[in-house]
Amino acid sequence: MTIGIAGAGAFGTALGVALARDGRAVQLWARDAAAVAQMQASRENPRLPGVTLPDTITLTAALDPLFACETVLLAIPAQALSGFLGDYGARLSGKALVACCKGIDLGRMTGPASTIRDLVPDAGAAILTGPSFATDIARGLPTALTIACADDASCALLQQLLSTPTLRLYRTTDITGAELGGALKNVMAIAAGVTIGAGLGESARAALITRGFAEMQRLVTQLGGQAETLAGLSGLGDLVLTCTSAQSRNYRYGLALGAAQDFNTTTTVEGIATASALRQLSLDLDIDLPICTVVADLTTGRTDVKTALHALLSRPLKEE
Ligand SMILES: NC(=O)C1=CN([C@@H]2O[C@H](COP(=O)(O)OP(=O)(O)OC[C@H]3O[C@@H](n4cnc5c(N)ncnc54)[C@H](O)[C@@H]3O)[C@@H](O)[C@H]2O)C=CC1
Ligand SMILES: O=C(CO)COP(=O)(O)O
Repeated sequence: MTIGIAGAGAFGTALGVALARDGRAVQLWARDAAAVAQMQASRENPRLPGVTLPDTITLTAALDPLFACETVLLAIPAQALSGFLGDYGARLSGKALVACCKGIDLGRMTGPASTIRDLVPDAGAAILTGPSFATDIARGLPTALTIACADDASCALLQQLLSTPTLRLYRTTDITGAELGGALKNVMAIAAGVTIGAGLGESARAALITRGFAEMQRLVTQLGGQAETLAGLSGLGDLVLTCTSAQSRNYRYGLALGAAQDFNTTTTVEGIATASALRQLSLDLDIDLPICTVVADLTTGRTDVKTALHALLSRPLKEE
């Protein structure tokens, strides 16, 4: 069975490399025909320098080969997912569709798997999420991720299909917990980066991560997700990784923001749009999300770093 992957960015390509190395046939689709031709010729993706694409990955800019696959991984940014599904949902019906992105859609206010469920109701919606840098996966370093799907039997099939000796998948039926954990940790990573970039120190970052986790738990449980999911790979695992590693684009963006330095705006930084979505959710649902709100205010220029940090540090003292 050939596995389809839509999106030949860093993550889609890394997943393709891991699966192909373990014997799966992979159809990797990118919208840019010139980029596909370049990757075909060099057998390398510029976003993953030094990683050779195995022969069992077929690159394509044509949609028909992608739609011929029964299982399709959607590795395009979270804010682009609903547009893609809006355009091609009819061709994807009945398939297993695995969101491989992290965020909350600003227009729909849904996480990636929920967006799939809403826009392609007769597909099997799942999400693959958890702590894993694309370069680590592509280099064959050990990684463990969460696969979430409402139906446990379908989830178990995906778990088998997408696990390799170095890419271990754990499964859950708690889509809400898994998709919100992945979305929220990026916002917390921006905040952690700001904390370090502004020179507040590692103790302050540890406090930020811990209070960020409390904020994540508050939202997830109010939206029907499980605290246990959040304590796993898709929540705590990814929060720790992304808030402490300069490999993370969200963290690096926060570092630059905190230090008042420029940042390459073409980089995929999912936490920016997601912070704004969470700020809106906080108002709509009357849930206290102070860190997400401050990050949204910072990234949209409503506030500056000094005022934002003061706002967080001057909140009323309360029980932990
Ligand atoms: N890079 C990493 O280490 C990891 C990334 N992820 C997630 O994977 C998702 C994708 O990130 P990356 O691959 O790293 O980003 P990337 O910036 O390397 O690649 C994004 C790809 O999506 C394509 N794309 C953008 N809009 C599109 C559209 N409307 N239709 C079709 N293709 C479109 C771009 O051309 C690009 O090839 C994000 O949600 C990210 O959070 C998850 C785990 C690890
Ligand atoms: O999600 C990731 C690691 O699990 C990648 O994080 P960034 O998108 O911040 O680089």
